[in-house]
Amino acid sequence: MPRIAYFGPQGTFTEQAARSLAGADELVPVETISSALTSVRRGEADAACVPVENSVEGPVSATLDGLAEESPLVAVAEALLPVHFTVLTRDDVETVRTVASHPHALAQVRWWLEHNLPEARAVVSSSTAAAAVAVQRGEYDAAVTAPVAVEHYPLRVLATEVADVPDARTRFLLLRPPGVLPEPTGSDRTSIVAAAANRTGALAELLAELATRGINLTRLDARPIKGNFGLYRFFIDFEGHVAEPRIGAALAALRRRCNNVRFLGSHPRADGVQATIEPGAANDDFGNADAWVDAVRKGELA
Ligand SMILES: O=C(O)C(=O)Cc1ccccc1
Repeated sequence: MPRIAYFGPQGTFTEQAARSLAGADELVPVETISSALTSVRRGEADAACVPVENSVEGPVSATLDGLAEESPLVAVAEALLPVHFTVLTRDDVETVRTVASHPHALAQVRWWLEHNLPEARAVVSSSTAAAAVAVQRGEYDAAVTAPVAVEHYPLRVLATEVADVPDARTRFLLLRPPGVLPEPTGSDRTSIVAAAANRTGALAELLAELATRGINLTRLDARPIKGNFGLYRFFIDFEGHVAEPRIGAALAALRRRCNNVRFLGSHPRADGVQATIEPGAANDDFGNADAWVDAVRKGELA
C-alpha cells in the first residue's frame, strides 16, 4: 500500500490534511518536516504531507528550505484547512505556568494567551501534537493543539475554538519525486524557486516574465541562501499549469534568465479559484501566435 509520511506525531493539523489527501494510502507520522521530505527522497515513503503557508504567520520556513535543497520534489496536491485551536492541560494542573506549541500555533493565539492564561510562559515545541505529548509527560502545563488531538491524548480540555484571527487557514502540500504531473483543471497553481542574481533589477526581470504573460501571482517569499549572507531565493506561486502555453513560455524565459530555477509542481488549487486569463494570454492565443510565426518562417506569410 502506498505510504504517506506526514509531519506528526498523530493528532497534528498536518495529519488532518494528510487524511483529506490520502485516499486509502497508509499514513506514517514522522517527527519533523525535514524527515517527512527525507523519507520520500530515500524511497521509504511514496509521498510527504507538510504545511507550506499560513494566513496569519506566513510561510513555513522548514518546508520552503527543504524544497529548495537536496533532490527535487514536486507538489501534486494541496489541502486548505481552517485553523482554530484546542487548549489541553492535565487534571493535576492548578495554575498554567507553561504553555507549549508549534511556533505557528503560538503566534495565532498570542492575544488569547495574554488574556486567558496571563501567568503562562510560551514554550516552542516541534508540533502541536508534540506539545500534547509533553504535557502528558508532565514537562509543561498546557498545550495549544489541533482539535483532533483530544482523540489521541487523554488530557483535560481548557478551551476550544481558540483563534485570535477568525478564518485563519493553513495550506498543506502533498509532495512526490518528479513523475507524472496532475492534469490541468483550469484552477491550478504552479510553484517555482529561483535564486535571482545579485544585481539591479534581477528580481523585477523575473517577475516581468510572468506579468507580461498575464500570469497572476498567488505568493512570493524570500528565504536566505544559507552560507551566503545577503543572498536570497525567491519562492513564487502563480495561477496556471505548466501544461498551459503561457506558463510554459514563462518558465522557459525564467530558465533563460536564471540558471537556478527549480520547478516545484503544478496541481489543482484546493479553493477551486479559476485562473485569471488576461486578453491575449489564453491557450489558443499562444497556439495561433506560434502558428503565425511558423508560417512567417516558412515564407508563407509576412
Ligand atoms: O503542529 C501541527 O499541528 C502542524 O501540523 C503545523 C501547524 C501548526 C499550526 C497551525 C497549522 C499547522
